[in-house]
Amino acid sequence: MNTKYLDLLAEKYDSEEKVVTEIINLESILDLPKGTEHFVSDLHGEYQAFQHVLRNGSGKVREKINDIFKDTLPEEDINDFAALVYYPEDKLKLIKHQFNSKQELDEWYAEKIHHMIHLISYASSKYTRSKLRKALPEQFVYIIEELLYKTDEYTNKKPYYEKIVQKIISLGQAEKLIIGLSYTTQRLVVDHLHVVGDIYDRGPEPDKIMETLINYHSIDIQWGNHDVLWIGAFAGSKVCLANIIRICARYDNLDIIEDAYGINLRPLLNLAEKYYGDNPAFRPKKHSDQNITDQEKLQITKIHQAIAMIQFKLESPIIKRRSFFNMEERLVLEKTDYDKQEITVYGKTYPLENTCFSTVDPSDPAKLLPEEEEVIDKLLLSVQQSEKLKRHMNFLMKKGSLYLKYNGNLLIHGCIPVDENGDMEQMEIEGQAYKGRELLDKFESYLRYAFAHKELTDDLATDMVWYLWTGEYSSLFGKRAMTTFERYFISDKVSHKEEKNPYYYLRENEEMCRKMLEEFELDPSQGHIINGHTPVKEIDGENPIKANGKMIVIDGGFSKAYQSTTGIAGYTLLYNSFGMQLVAHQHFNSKEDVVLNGADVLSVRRVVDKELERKKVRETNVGAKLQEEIEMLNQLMEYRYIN
Ligand SMILES: O=P(O)(O)OC[C@H]1O[C@](O)(COP(=O)(O)O)[C@@H](O)[C@@H]1O
Ligand SMILES: [Mn+2]
Repeated sequence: MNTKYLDLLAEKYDSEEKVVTEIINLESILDLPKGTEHFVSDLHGEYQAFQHVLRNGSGKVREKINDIFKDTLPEEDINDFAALVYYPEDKLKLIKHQFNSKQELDEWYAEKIHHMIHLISYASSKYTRSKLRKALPEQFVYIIEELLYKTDEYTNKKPYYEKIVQKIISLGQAEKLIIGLSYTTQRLVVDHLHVVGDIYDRGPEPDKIMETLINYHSIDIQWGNHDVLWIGAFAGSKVCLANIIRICARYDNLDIIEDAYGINLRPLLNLAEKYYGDNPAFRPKKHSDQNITDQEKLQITKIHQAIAMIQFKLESPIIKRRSFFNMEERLVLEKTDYDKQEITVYGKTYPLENTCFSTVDPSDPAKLLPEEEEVIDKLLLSVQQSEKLKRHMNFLMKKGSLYLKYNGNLLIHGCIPVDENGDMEQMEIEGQAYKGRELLDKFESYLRYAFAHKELTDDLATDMVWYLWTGEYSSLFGKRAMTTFERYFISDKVSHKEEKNPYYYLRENEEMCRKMLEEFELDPSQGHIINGHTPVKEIDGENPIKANGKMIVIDGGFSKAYQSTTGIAGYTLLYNSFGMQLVAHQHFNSKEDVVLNGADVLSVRRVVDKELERKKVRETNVGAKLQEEIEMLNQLMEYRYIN
């Protein structure tokens, strides 16, 4: 027994009574129903839509409101009340001016406070008082507890209750309290959030999503290929950096780089202005909600070409120095015939169009011009100096991992690379072969090393981060090759195809999923694999619940750019003590629409798994930790206080 540890523990629990109280407290938590886990993925910078899903707990807030008020309130009032709980500040601002007198407004405040207390009391029924206290707005803890507990006990406490509420209103605190209670409700409805990858790219506000996640009460992240690309850029990989800027240009999101993260794009713009003109293949993708002038469009088109060419050039030396990446086929600049303007890839020759090779020397095509080199070096410096990016990347590292085992399930953004027979694919790294879980662990250790050594830009670890973005056996990418070059310069769509790892069809098979769960030492009869990454095309009849419920794919397309292929606006998953439910979200219009019209996005639920018995905290990851704590406290009891 570690007596040193027990001595330390005894400082905190310095009496027999304290130890006993804590043991009883922890024991009682173990018997409570497990908290609700909320799974989201592929947020792709869509802050507004993500906010909505988070604020309504994928429909859970609405469900609780309905449970309580459906028989007493008309639907319109329920809509209004739900909107207030989701967006309290905005709703309050809007509603305040709709009353004829102060008295009317005060009555409205009193009613809403009453409803919210009722809602919180209901939503917190499966938590201990101490946990609820932590979720309450700090400045109102005492008052809310008074309202929650004392008034419940005796009916004749009604006047007391009303007096407190009146006092709050007359002291001008009603709005603050309503706002606080709304956020408490949101927090109570979801105990823990899992983000199964791809926070970054395509959408406009990944930085705001990161801020939200940083402030979230309980969270973990499984990195997506796009997140790893950003981590790579910050960790010193110039090719990752070129990629993130290229994608931002492509989606007209350079504001993220310049304004959100304060990275100076001027040197890149100067280079772009010098070498590039208009080019239809590089014009930014259209956004319905953004209007840009022709001049801005032209500027982005030029930047887009400049950074894409830098990217292609930077890929070449990595492919050459890491032959085990097995990416020779991606030496596209070398494979191009500059006279004929054609390329031969995977044994087929294609004509090239919309080319922009003015900085390419055909005798040494991957050589960066000194100006290009200077630009990418300056960009890297600027990226690594961005305080905000540093904070966001540190958070991704702290809360993130390549995969996660949580409450018996395996969470992973992309795949576990396998061959057509379902055997784990092997990859040889530095003379040693890795596969399955070991391969993923190896990848993660390289990524962490690269992040810890940002000054190294060409070492193996940094190159491996790029491999995670685009390599055949990357668990995040999971396709034979990324055909970015072909997508820009070849019109024949056959060349654009990115062949997927067999995992993506084998995962339909229950036996296969069981085997993979076993590979990760999880119980195949209990566990599920939860994936993001590949948009589920509900429109074509694809089912996100696969392999007899063992496999759940929750990439439904938060990303607006992908909604036309999926036919919905994203999936999320809820896992509470009663089981697992998949939620399919309809297109999210805007926060304004919800606040103004109470137009909540309808979500459709599908049961994935039903627990035979309500699952308790005792059976969860958290429960295991609590049991360890109880064990230590029992030891302390024996060591210090018994005899
Ligand atoms: O839709 P775009 O911008 O052309 O991006 C396509 C690229 O994105 C990828 O699908 C990777 O992104 P996802 O992880 O979101 O799928 C690549 O495989 C592909 O080359
Ligand atoms: Mn992805």
